[in-house]
Amino acid sequence: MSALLSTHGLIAGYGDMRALHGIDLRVDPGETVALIGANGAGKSTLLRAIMGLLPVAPDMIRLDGKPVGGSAPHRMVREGLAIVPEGRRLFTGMSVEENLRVASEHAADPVAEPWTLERVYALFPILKEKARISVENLSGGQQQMVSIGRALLAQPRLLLCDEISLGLAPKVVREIYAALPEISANGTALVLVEQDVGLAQRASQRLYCLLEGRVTLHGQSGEIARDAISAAYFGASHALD
Ligand SMILES: Nc1ncnc2c1ncn2[C@@H]1O[C@H](COP(=O)(O)OP(=O)(O)OP(=O)(O)O)[C@@H](O)[C@H]1O
Repeated sequence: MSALLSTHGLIAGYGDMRALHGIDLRVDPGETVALIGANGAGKSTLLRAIMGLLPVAPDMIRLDGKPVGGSAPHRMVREGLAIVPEGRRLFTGMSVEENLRVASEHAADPVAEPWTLERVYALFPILKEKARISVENLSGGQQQMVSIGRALLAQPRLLLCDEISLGLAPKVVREIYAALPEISANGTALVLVEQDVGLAQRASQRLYCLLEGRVTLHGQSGEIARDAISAAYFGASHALD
């Protein structure tokens, strides 16, 4: 199968500070890939670089085999990418429904069945009840649902999710993760940045581990042993016995 998205020796950073030192990653159409690694490993930077939020060379990122590195974020959205950013970044002072509608204006061509407000409400029924409420009055979990719904209304072929479980109660995390198979069933590929390694393994088909801006492990999520993950996550010298 040819990759939907691939990165090739991807280098990115902030000013003089290089955060990624040559990342090779592949995401196939419709698959779920988890991205794990300690704080500061470069996971968010990788998502930002893919999304066009950091300058990178064209050949370092390919979409459908075509070089797209460094394209403007709005162009990446048109090409079928969307991001659920760290910290959710909702528009405060606007209602749930207004936040959701924002994305529709710049949407890509739908992969399969288009996402509509009604479909997002079916996925997260609480959002329908809160449709007219200003987003700052929602719980963290509900805000995360709005952020995911907003990204879905951009009709992504590839949805990049940055720590969607962060700071949420286990019950809410389960509720949000339970929605992911339905998103995949629509043909959307997912990249999940996730701190909870067990959750990352269960929710994905393949997994990449980053350490200090490099890939230290990748493979089929169900086949990677825990000690291999520990070694890749912390560095071999810190591996668990
Ligand atoms: N806006 C920024 N300006 C300068 N340096 C940054 C910026 N954002 C991240 N960094 C640095 O880039 C490196 C990678 O950070 P990044 O946020 O990508 O890691 P991460 O794996 O997503 O970690 P976390 O789980 O803490 O979000 C770190 O050294 C971090 O300090």
